[in-house]
Amino acid sequence: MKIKNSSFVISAVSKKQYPEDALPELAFAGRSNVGKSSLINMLLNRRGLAKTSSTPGKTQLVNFYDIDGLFRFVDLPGYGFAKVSKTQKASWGKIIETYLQSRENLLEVFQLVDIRHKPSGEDKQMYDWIRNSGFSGIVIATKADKLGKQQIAKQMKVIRNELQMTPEAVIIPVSASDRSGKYQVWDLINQIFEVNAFDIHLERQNTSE
Ligand SMILES: Nc1nc2c(ncn2[C@@H]2O[C@H](COP(=O)(O)OP(=O)(O)OP(=O)(O)O)[C@@H](O)[C@H]2O)c(=O)[nH]1
Repeated sequence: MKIKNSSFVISAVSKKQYPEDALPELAFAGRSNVGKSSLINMLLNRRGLAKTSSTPGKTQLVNFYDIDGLFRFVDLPGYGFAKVSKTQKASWGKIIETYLQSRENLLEVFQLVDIRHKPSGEDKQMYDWIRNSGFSGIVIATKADKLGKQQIAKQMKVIRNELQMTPEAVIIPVSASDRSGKYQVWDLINQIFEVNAFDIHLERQNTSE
C-alpha cells in the first residue's frame, strides 16, 4: 500500500476536540526540541507538514495527522522545557496525560530521546509510564547524524541502561537530516498494525523520495 496523502487534522487541547472516529493512532512523545515534528515529516516525506522550530516548546497541543484515512500520527506536546511557568508545565502534563490515558484508538507510543544525551528524569518518567500502561516501550533515538558510528553504539547502551529497557525492547537511531532509520521505523509500524490485526501494510519504497 502506498501513502498517497497525509494531512494535518487538528491541534487539540481538550478531549472534546479529538477526532471521533476509531482510526488507529501512533503517538510520538519526547522532550521539547527532541525532533518529533522533524521525524513525522521525514516519515511522510512532507517537509512542512508538522511545524518544526529551533525554539523549544513550540508544540503545546496534541497534533493529529491523517495518513490516507487509514491511521493517524499524533504529535504530543514536548515536555521538559525549562523556560516556562509551573502553571504552563502542569497544563502541558495534563494535556499529555489526558490523551495517553483516555485514548482508545492509541496502538503504540514512541518515546523519542536525543541520541547525544543521557535521558532526563522526565524522559525516565515518561518511559516508565509508557511501559506501565502496557505499551511496548519503543525508543527512537533522534539526531543520529550528529554522532559517529561508535558513539551511536555507545549512546544506545547508555539510553538502554538509563531507561532500564528490557532486552527485547526496540531502540532505533534515526536522523531527519540524512533520513537514516526511516525504513526501520516503517517496518516497525507495519509490525504494530499486524500485531493489532489491522489490515494496513505500507510499502517501504513508497516512503522514499
Ligand atoms: N541535525 C539534526 N537536527 C535535527 C534532527 N531532527 C530535528 N532537528 C532539529 O532540532 C530542532 C527541533 O526539531 P523539531 O522537529 O521542531 O522538534 P520537536 O520535538 O517537534 O520540538 P517541539 O515543537 O519543541 O516539541 C530543529 O532545529 C530541527 O531542525 C536531526 O535528525 N538531525
